[in-house]
Amino acid sequence: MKRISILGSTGSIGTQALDVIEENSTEFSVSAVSCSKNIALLCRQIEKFRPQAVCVEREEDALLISEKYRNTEVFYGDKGLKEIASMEDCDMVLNSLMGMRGLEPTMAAVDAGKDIAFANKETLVVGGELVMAAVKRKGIKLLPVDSEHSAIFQCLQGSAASNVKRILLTASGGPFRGYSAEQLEKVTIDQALAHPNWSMGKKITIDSATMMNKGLEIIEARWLFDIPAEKIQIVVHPQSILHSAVEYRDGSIIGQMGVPDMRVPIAYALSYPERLEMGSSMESLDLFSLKEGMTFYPADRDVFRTIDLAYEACRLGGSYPVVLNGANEVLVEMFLAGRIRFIDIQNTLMKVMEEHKPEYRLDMEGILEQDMRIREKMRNMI
Ligand SMILES: NC(=O)C1=CN([C@@H]2O[C@H](COP(=O)(O)OP(=O)(O)OC[C@H]3O[C@@H](n4cnc5c(N)ncnc54)[C@H](OP(=O)(O)O)[C@@H]3O)[C@@H](O)[C@H]2O)C=CC1
Ligand SMILES: CC(=O)[C@@H](O)[C@H](O)COP(=O)(O)O
Ligand SMILES: [Mn+2]
Repeated sequence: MKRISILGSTGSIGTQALDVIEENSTEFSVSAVSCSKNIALLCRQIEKFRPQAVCVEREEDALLISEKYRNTEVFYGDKGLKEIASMEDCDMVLNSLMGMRGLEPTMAAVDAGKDIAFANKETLVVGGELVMAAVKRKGIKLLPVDSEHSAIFQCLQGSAASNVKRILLTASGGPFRGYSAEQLEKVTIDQALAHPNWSMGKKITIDSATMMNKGLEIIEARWLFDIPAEKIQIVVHPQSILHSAVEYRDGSIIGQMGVPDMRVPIAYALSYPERLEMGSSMESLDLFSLKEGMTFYPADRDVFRTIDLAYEACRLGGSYPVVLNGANEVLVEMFLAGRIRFIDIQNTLMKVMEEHKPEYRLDMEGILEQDMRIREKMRNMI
């Protein structure tokens, strides 16, 4: 039985992972669950899955949980996340945290020799070089959960990297596909949160609307598959049925398709190289029901400027991706709090990238320092 420790078990990915685990309870057990502030849901998860350890963000919540569940080890804060990422009674860590806060626990898991099912793209954006070097050194598996990266990983099975011509990274285009820059000036929070195909946490949903999600995914793919960003092409595919594809040097394109349901890539990462029986709860893709067919377009990079920013950050390296990500995390938070307009996200990101004085060869401390500085700058700027 594989023992899984889940960082961010109360979120969109975390809860869907627990659904997969519950359906396959002979294959998996839960070593640890964790959340930020959704204590009510965390308590229900503790009662159902009986983990050995839990982690919450605040000390006061940790005290409450310790009193309620006396046989459970309770941790809190960033240190606590590292504890449950490296605990002995665990074979695999699912990192479904939101944001670059996942970087340190990822490194803790790698250092402890744990395989990782990996959803937390911001971590690879800021620390891809560091994480992938450690993954290689320790010989652990870092298995992508992000739907496009799971698709690419599946398409690459059995092929040498030297055979790859390019990666076709699909994007739904988000709720504002086809909008002009003027139209983006007037969109509301509710409109931005209405993703056409996926139900996800708020931060990634806004990233999909600005297309920064695709930008982050370019950098994520660059590190996961050790491929230069120039060989990654964004393909807008509004139906989200083809989850991405790999073009080989002989002209073959191999893609991965399925209904847009995150339980599929989650299950693959948890069970790799096997496949789980998903049973009747998993809808089959009925190709005859695709009324609008499957369509493909280039991304509108004049309107969605985040895409070029991500290519540029990836090309320049050093602190650029850290700053792009940190600024974006703060800006999305501010947009969701009603403090800035939607268009201000990309406008501010362009300014931040232009003004940035880069540093190179960052270690963990350097990354955290750059992240802290940009967050401070953003808060002063707005
Ligand atoms: N949702 C999706 O379908 C997809 C998500 N991803 C990526 O997966 C990651 C998770 O996304 P998603 O599940 O949507 O996000 P959610 O916001 O739904 O969940 C985030 C999880 O992290 C916890 N968390 C947030 N902040 C902290 C903190 N400071 N300390 C400890 N725990 C914290 C949350 O706890 P609490 O509930 O208490 O706030 C929650 O459990 C992101 O990197 C996203 O880009 C990738 C592809 C698809
Ligand atoms: C489900 C998933 O992997 C998301 O990252 C999804 O891709 C978001 O949709 P967009 O393609 O609109 O960014
Ligand atoms: Mn994705």
